[in-house]
Amino acid sequence: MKILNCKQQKEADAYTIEHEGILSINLMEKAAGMLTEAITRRWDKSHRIVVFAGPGNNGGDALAVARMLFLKNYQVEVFLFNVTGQLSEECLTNIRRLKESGFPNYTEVSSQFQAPKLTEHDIVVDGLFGSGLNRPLNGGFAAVVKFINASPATVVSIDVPSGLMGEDNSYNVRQNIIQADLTLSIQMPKLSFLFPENEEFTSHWELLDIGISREYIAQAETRYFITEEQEMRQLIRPRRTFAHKGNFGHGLLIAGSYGMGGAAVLAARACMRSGIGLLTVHSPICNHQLLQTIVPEAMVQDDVHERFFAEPTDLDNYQAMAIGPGLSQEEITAQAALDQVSNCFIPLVLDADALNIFSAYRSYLNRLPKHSILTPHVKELERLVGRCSNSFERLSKAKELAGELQVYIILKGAWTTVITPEGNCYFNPTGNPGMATGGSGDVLTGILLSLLAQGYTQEEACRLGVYIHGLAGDIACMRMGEISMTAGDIVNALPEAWKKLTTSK
Ligand SMILES: NC(=O)C1=CN([C@@H]2O[C@H](COP(=O)(O)OP(=O)(O)OC[C@H]3O[C@@H](n4cnc5c(N)ncnc54)[C@H](OP(=O)(O)O)[C@@H]3O)[C@@H](O)[C@H]2O)[C@@H](O)CC1
Ligand SMILES: Nc1ncnc2c1ncn2[C@@H]1O[C@H](COP(=O)(O)OP(=O)(O)O)[C@@H](O)[C@H]1O
Ligand SMILES: [K+]
Repeated sequence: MKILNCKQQKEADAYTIEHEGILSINLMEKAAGMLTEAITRRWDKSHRIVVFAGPGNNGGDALAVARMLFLKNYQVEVFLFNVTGQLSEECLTNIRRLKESGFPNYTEVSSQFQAPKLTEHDIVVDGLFGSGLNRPLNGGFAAVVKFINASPATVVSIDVPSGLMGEDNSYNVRQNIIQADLTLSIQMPKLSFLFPENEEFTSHWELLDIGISREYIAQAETRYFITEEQEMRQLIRPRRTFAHKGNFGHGLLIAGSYGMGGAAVLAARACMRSGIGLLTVHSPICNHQLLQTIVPEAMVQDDVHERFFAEPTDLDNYQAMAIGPGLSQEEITAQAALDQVSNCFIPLVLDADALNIFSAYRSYLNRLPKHSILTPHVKELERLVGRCSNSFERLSKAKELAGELQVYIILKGAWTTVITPEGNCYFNPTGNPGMATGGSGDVLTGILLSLLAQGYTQEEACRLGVYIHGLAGDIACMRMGEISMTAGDIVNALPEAWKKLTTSK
C-alpha cells in the first residue's frame, strides 16, 4: 500500500472528482457516512457527541458527521471555528445542510470561545484541520487543542489529529496537536502515524476507503509503502516435488561468544525453521556443545578461539552469510569480522555487534559489500549515522546511508522499515511490543540468512523476513501473552506463521 503525502492526497481528491464523475460535496458525504458508521459502531446514543469543526474540508466532514449523527437521534453539539471569515465551499454547504436539518446546538466561534464542559462519557469529534494543515497551530486554535487534550472526553479525529503534519513534524509544536484516542483516516495512512514519537497523538488509527481513484493512486510516485500480506504470499517460492536440500542453499552463521551462545542458538533455530537446506554455525569452541545439543540440525564449525570469534573462515561452500548475533566487540573479534565482511562475496546480513564494530571502525564502511543487509535497531543506526532528533530525520539519514553504501537497511522497532539502496521505504505491519525482548533481533537474522541462502533477492528477503518475523511474534503473543513471550517463543511460532502465509485463505 502506498503512503502518499498530503499534497498528493489533495490531488487524489481532485482527480477522483474530475475523472470519476463524483462531486466534491458527494465525496465528502460518502466520507461522512463512513465516519458516522465507524462512530456509531463504537458508541451508542448514551454518549453526547461534541463536534469541533475547522474552516476547511476537514471541518466540512465534521459538520456532515454532526448532521448524520443528529438524524440518528444522537445528542450532538457543534462548534464551528470561523476566525477569518473564510470557509471552504463544502464547509459552507454543510453548515447550510446542518441548519436545514433542524439542528439546534450550533455555535459559530469567531473570537471568544465559551468552552463546553466535557465529561469522560463525552465523545469529541475533532474536525479542525486535516491534510490541508500547512503550519503549526497557534493562537485560538492552539487554545482549543489544549482544552480538548486536557478534557477527560474520548477524542476521535477525522483524517488526522488536528495540528499533526502528515510527514515531517520536526518544526511542529507538540502541545498544539490533538491527542486522539482514535483517528479515522481517510483512504491512506499518513507517514507520521508510523513514527513512535507520534504515538501520543495517533496510537490507534483506522482507514476508511471512500473510493479515491485507484488510477491516481497507481500512478502516484512515492518512496513510502506499507507491506501487505498478499504481496508477501506471492513472494514465497513453492518447493518442487523433486526438490532436495541442495536447492535451498547452504548458509553460514557467524555468531556467539562466551556468555552469548544463546544468540547463535536463536538465530540458528530461526534459520532452520525458515526453509534453508543446510546451515553451518561458526562459533567459538565454548559454544560447541550447546549448539550441537540444541540445534542438532545445524553443523557446527569451531573457531580457533575458545571464547571469541577470532579467525575469518572460508566462504567457498556457502550461498549466504550472516554475522553478528552475540559476537562481542573484543579487539580480536573486530579484526576478524572486518576482514571476513570486507572479503565477503556472497549475500550478507550484518546484525548487532557486527554493526557496532563497523560503527567503531568507520573507515571500513565503504568496504561493505554492495547490497549487504544491515539490521540496526534505533541505537545501532544512530551509532552509524549520528544522533537524530526525530524519526523523520532518522529515516532520512538511513535513506542517505543506504544510498551511499548501496546497502539495504532494516530499521527495527514497531513498523520496522526496510530501506533499499534506491531509497524506497517499506513499513512492516506485523509484530507487537511483546517482541521488545532480548534475542528477538537474533531470530530475524536467522530468518534473513535462511531466505538469502534459498536464493531470494535481498529486497525479497528483507520484506518477507521482517513480515514473517512479526507474524511469528503475533502468534507467540497470542500463545504466551505480550508480557511472557520470549524470543524462543517467536522461533517456536515460525512454523505456524509460515503455514499461515503459504496456505490459501
Ligand atoms: N472533496 C474533498 O476534497 C474531500 C476532502 N476530505 C477532507 O478534507 C480535508 C482536507 O481539506 P482542506 O484541504 O480543505 O484542508 P483542512 O485541513 O480542512 O484545512 C485547510 C484550511 O486550514 C487553513 N490552515 C492551514 N493550516 C492552518 C493553521 N495552522 N492555522 C490556521 N489555519 C490553517 C487553510 O487556510 P490558509 O490559512 O492556509 O489559507 C485552509 O483554509 C481532509 O483532511 C479530509 O478530512 C474528505 O472529506 C474527502 C473528500
Ligand atoms: N513494539 C514493537 N512492535 C513490533 N516489533 C517490535 C517492537 N519492539 C521490538 N520489535 C521487534 O523485535 C526485534 C528486536 O530486535 P533487537 O532490538 O535487535 O533485539 P535483540 O538485540 O535483543 O535481539 C526487532 O525485529 C523489532 O522490530
Ligand atoms: K482532524
